[in-house]
Amino acid sequence: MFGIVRAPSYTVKIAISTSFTRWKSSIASAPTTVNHKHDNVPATLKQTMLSTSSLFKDKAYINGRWTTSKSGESFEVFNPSNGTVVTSVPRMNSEDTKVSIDTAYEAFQSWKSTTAKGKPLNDSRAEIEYSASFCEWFAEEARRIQGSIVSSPDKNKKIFTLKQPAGVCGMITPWNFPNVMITRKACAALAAGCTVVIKPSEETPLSALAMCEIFERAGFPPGVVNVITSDRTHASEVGKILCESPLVSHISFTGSSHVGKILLAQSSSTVKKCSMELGGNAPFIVFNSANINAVVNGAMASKFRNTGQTCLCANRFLIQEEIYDLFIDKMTETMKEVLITDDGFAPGATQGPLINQKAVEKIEELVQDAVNKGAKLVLGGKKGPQGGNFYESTLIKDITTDMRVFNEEIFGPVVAVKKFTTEEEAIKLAHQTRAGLASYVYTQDPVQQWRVAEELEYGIVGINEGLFNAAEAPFGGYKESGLGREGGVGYGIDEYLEVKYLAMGGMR
Ligand SMILES: NC(=O)c1ccc[n+]([C@@H]2O[C@H](COP(=O)([O-])OP(=O)(O)OC[C@H]3O[C@@H](n4cnc5c(N)ncnc54)[C@H](O)[C@@H]3O)[C@@H](O)[C@H]2O)c1
Ligand SMILES: N[C@@H](CC=O)C(=O)O
Repeated sequence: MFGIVRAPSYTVKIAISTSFTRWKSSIASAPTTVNHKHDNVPATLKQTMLSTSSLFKDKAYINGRWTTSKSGESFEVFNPSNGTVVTSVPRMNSEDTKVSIDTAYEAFQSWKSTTAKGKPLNDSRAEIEYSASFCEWFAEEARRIQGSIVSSPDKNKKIFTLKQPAGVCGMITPWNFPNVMITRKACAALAAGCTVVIKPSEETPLSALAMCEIFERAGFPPGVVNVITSDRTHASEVGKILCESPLVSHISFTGSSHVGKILLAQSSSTVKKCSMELGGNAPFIVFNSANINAVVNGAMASKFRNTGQTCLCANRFLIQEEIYDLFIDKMTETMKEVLITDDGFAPGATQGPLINQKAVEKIEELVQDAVNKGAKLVLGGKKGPQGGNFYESTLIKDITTDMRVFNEEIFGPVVAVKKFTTEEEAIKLAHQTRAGLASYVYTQDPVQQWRVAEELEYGIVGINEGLFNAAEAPFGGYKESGLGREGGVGYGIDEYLEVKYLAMGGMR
């Protein structure tokens, strides 16, 4: 088989690479003093994170312009640590969304035939580093978009395939990883030759707007990247327009399964391709033979990433009976020793606040429900002394399958533990959910590792490993955890490409 490859040019790769090298160095450096070129940054942010205040934006970004909403309305963005208002951004509605789609559609007509080649990025930190890794990955993937020539069953005919950009892509993203949830989608789509209209979470619009500034500086043409900001009330209106517009070819969503289902239903009217990265309910299965130190390290890394507010977070700790008490003792001890809950900018803090009061209330309800139904509280179990949206790192044991902590995505710093006896029972418990995103297995028996990993109906299985994020690996879930894959060799970029079959006759 021969490959048909998009012709090389430096444009796409250089634009993406340059933008994110600059972006990383400007955001990730977290200096304590700030040089305010444009002094639009509120006092609450001044001593915190931005080394480049021009990344601080309080307007949406459409067609290469910083834009207010047509209605002139705006909504406030809050600091979850203390509830103070950071700034206000435009409250956009269906009218603004339509303008943005038209813009992206017009830009698509030239962007789709821009060709690809360039050089890699290498370093940075935490989420920015992770975000940048997708830019690097997809910029490279752009050079590997290949069609094919396939052996034909008929000598008179030739079979060719081409991969072509899908078109305008609507993207709706959550707050918990406000940068990477965008780059994982948008960089794939841009590298494929698509244009994008992004609606970030109302909790974190500023990260998305900062990225627009970087895209603009890197030279992306107007209309190729657009961000519309809207509050929760208008999110459904904006989402509906994106899903139903015939100019939008693809909907890519990361967020709750509940909202994902709404968007899938809305997209059916135009039979749109959808990529869905939805909620999880990850089982963390520990067998008797497991190395307890590795288990606790993995459990801490998985459960307490982003204060438990990660779709991959271990949700149900299923521990085999012989190692059950040891796990609870070691886990409790480690949680007391290493977790420091404080404002995200406080030195040494490992755990921050939950995103909002509603999230705190939900965690309180889940823990109360478990305790009411007979679970035992070992550690934590109430709001943090810091006030605001803080909740204590918590461990509850002896949970049962009728409890909400077993059936719902906790999305907070609560370790919920259940004992099991046999491997069969553990797998059955793991499958008592419609979610199928991440799962974890700890055992030193290599045959059991394979057997259980193959059996689990989950898109990702961590085997003696609690962290597995990488742009190089395909990310996504089974069942109600989603559709499609982000990242990985071919998978992530293919989401944004159409395959065209060229049938050539009269070839003899
Ligand atoms: N699978 C993954 O890769 C992944 C990654 C991160 C987060 N998540 C999931 O996201 C959830 C947490 O994020 P969240 O609270 O922001 O999720 P959410 O579903 O409440 O909101 C996500 C986005 O959808 C928008 N939205 C809400 N209602 C809408 C509607 N009716 N129409 C259109 N848009 C609408 C929101 O404004 C936000 O931008 C968790 O369930 C988590 O597991 C999944
Ligand atoms: N933690 C996930 C995102 C889900 O919340 C990731 O690392 O990609």
